Amino acid sequence: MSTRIAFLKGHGTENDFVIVPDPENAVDLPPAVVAALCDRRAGIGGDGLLHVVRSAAHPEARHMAADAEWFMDYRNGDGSIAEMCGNGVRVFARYLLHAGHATEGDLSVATRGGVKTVHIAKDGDITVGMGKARLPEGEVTVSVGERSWPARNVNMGNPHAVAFVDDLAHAGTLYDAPPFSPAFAYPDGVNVEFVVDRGPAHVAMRVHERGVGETRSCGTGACAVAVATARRDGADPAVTGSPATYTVDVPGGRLVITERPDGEIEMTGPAVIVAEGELDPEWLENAQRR
Ligand SMILES: N[C@@H](CCC[C@H](N)C(=O)O)C(=O)O
Repeated sequence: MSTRIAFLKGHGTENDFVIVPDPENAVDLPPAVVAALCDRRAGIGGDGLLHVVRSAAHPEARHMAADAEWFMDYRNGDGSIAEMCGNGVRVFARYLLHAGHATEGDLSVATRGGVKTVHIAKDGDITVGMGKARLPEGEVTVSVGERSWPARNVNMGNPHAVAFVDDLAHAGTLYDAPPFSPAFAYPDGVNVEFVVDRGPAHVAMRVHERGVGETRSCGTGACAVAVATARRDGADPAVTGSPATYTVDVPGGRLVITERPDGEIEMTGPAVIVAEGELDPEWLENAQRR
């Protein structure tokens, strides 16, 4: 008899995920199966997949098991692996609460980007300690059609290129990844954010995500945008000695990001479980044969 595999669907500011609870790491999820699950027409549909595994049961997370019981094995919608997903970790925490694996308050989650502390508020938003940004040196130019902009490199565990533009429409359709130069700047690919000002300490962005395409939100991207905007505004907390808080509007909602003088970044936003069910075993077998 085929094993029944449970799934859930969730989102954080409309960055949506297929969630596969698999505490003992028994479900084989090669890239083709992840891509089939994330397919919006022939699968469940999602920008990415959150494989929920006990840290002790996953070779990439065993070393974090003493600090975090659960590992977020995050995959992009095309099946590729990424170091970190900021909206994903909030949805992951919401799932742990929903499944009775966590209670409101503080919770540690293991990710490929290290252990993250998540604060789950009663019926409210979820705050994640995202760690510190790295700002690799180097000039990068991002283009769309005839327009091009200098972009700031910000690494939030995963790579981002942040470009300030006059109008978000200038980013075009974003069906394809925006080209950048020099071509060797991001050997592992990059997430690209386009940013406009909305008011004091308030910006809006669009994003083209590595391994996905344009999404309605990107949590690590919003943090990268807040960090780049603080440097542009002369509000680098390490220099001013005061925290910098930015409201970042994304097409799917709003995230609030605070960077402290010690460089630690916190992101607050919503996380929602939409549905749950079971995968059809025949469908899964076909996806595994692809
Ligand atoms: N949507 C995510 C980022 C997911 C990973 C990204 N596509 C990458 O490949 O780095 C977020 O909310 O941070």
